[in-house]
Amino acid sequence: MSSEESLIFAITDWLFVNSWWLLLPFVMLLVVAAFIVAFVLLLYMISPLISPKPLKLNGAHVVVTGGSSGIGKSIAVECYRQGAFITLVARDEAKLLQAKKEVEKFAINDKQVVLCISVDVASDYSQVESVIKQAQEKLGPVDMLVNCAGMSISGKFEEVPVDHFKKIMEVNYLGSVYPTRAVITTMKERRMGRIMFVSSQAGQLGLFGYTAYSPSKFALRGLAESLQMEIKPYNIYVTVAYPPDTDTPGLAEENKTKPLETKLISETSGVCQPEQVAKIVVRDAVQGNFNSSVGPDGYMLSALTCGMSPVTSITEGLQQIVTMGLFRTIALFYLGSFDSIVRRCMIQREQLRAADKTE
Ligand SMILES: NC(=O)C1=CN([C@@H]2O[C@H](COP(=O)(O)OP(=O)(O)OC[C@H]3O[C@@H](n4cnc5c(N)ncnc54)[C@H](OP(=O)(O)O)[C@@H]3O)[C@@H](O)[C@H]2O)C=CC1
Ligand SMILES: CCCCCCCCCCCCCCCC(=O)[C@@H](N)CO
Repeated sequence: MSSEESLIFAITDWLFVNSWWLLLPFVMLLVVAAFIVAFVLLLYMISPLISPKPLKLNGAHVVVTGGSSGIGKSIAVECYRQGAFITLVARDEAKLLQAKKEVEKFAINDKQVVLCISVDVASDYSQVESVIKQAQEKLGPVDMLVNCAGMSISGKFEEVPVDHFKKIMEVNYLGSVYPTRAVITTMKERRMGRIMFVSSQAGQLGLFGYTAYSPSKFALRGLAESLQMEIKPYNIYVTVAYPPDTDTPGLAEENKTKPLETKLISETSGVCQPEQVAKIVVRDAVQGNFNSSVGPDGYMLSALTCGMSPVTSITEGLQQIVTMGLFRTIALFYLGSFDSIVRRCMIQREQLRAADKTE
């Protein structure tokens, strides 16, 4: 060791023993740098969480497909009572006129208009495009589109008529693609808008009896996630609503042929009123929330199945992070109880069949 080297060691030794505080500025510099790095990372994390500006419904043009009945009609009423202009879209003209009268009762000013358009949202794109154009000419560009037209068929996989699989996909999936496709260009030009897809809790988990219905509702989620990533820079926000069983003419129709298993499993989540569902989903769409769930089971299901879906607020993101493991634990109990419902129903049927034979 040269004499200079030993001198340096001697100095650093002395520093450590007697004046370690001389290193303090370096330590502090390191801490500050670490803080800056953490801050930048945090900014990255919360940048997708910055909430959009709420849409003003007063004076806005809202198009509701499936607006002549059930959830769609209640959504139309909810928007109308906040001052919106409404276009109701469905096939049956008599039902449309009846719904128009009901919605008009909730006017808050005398300028408001309810327009009715009869079209099949699923059969032909050019028809859907032309009726949307007509509606825009009469009531101005669409500020919010609610894709609520839909149908449900339940039954065991092998008992659902094969052509129903195609029909339900056409109405529930393509019937949401077409109206969305017809409004999106104008929304992008205006750099504003809201698009709602009405999925279902059966679009978050697969259930006995819903082999035709569930996939059509899952499909909406894939469409919504992809579309949201494309149109967020244009200030357009997508909402996917996941209602539980809701007391509507559609549900009454579905219940006529619903397997016992499906009934028992769906009862877990209870039955909602359409007005209650409408309030929640309209509020979420106005706020630009990607996810809209109804009721405590709905809340748990949404946190549990959030996957890579966009987040719209810091609290939502934090809640998902904190609750996922707990909800998965609860979900295992639910799944166990669903399996036992299915098994019990099967045993019961076999016993009935055996009893029939012996008679
Ligand atoms: N009720 C429930 O338990 C739940 C329902 N949902 C979903 O909510 C939506 C509404 O359900 P709900 O209110 O019960 O249904 P309803 O049967 O009460 O109403 C359905 C509406 O959609 C319209 N519609 C159906 N098919 C078409 C079509 N091809 N073209 C245009 N309009 C159509 C109907 O009018 P018309 O027949 O005259 O065309 C009607 O206005 C559906 O997508 C459903 O899957 C989700 C979760 C739970
Ligand atoms: C933590 C985990 C919680 C799990 C909760 C599970 C609850 C399952 C209930 C599913 C109900 C499905 C209703 C479908 C309604 C529908 O879309 C049709 N009626 C349309 O007509």
